[in-house]
Amino acid sequence: MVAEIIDGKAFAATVRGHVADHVARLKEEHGITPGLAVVLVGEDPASQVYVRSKGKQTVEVGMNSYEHKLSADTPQKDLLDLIDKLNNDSAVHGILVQLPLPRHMNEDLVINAIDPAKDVDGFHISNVGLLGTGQKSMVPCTPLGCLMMLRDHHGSLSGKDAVVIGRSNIVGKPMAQLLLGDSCTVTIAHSRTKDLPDVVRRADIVVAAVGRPEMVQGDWIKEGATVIDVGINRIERDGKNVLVGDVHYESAAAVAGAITPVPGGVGPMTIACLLANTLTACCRANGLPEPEGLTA
Ligand SMILES: Nc1nc2c(c(=O)[nH]1)N[C@@H](CN(C=O)c1ccc(C(=O)N[C@@H](CCC(=O)O)C(=O)O)cc1)CN2
Repeated sequence: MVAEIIDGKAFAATVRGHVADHVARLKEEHGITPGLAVVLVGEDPASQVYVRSKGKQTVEVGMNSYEHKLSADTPQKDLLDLIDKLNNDSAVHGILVQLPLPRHMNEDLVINAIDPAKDVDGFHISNVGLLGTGQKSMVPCTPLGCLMMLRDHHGSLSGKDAVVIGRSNIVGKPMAQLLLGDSCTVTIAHSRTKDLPDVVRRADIVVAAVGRPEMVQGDWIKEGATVIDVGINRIERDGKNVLVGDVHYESAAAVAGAITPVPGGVGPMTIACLLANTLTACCRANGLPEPEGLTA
């Protein structure tokens, strides 16, 4: 079997197209322009690239982008003051604090200072609780992107056996909640799971978000399963820096029914879903109907 490649780059372009169409209508019919504020603390090179990309794509879909760059030694109080200002700025519908934060900052405290209605990352404890209880919430971008690709590929996910490898608050746990919401039978596995290959072998859907380069091997995958690789790991191979996922792509693609590549799979969907969430937050703030197909 040769797996179908789920092209996240192309899918993300389609999502951005839907967002741009909706934004144009919002402007024309209501005179409203959604605004996204992105806060970067420090000079982490990967974070700088992601933040630049977020700003560029925000403008490309017709939204306003507000970038705030703070030095790595910024006191936490200053960041909290900025978040308070953005919470009270009616031109800002979405707020995102790029992670990771410098070590002297308390990530939970900072995230929970964001107005939950503007929390386009879906990391605020209120949104976590709403998602966990099946209520309307802001949904974390990476899991939302995975869900969109799975729904597009399968249609209904009802009754499928899904294994999520990884239990992080930003990917593993919300991913499991979303799959449960679509009536999958969900197992959350992790680095300490006993007989992990056997657990993965039972799954119709495998979401790998464990942060270990190429850990999931082809012989762990059930024939025809769908494999979503969330990992973004930079490793050195043959003297070159390369990007690999949490799945050993070649061996998995030989047995899977469908698979996301790295790069070009889940990554681009993360930013597309951030734009979708900002649009959703703007519609909710203005009491307008939410865009269809862009939320969970
Ligand atoms: N506040 C947040 N911080 C972080 C998040 C997040 O969702 N919210 N996620 C990651 C980083 N991230 C977005 O912020 C992100 C990661 C990767 C990609 C992406 O498109 N990756 C490309 C490869 C890019 C490369 O060469 O490095 C791909 O997979 O094709 C987009 C966004 C951590 N922080």
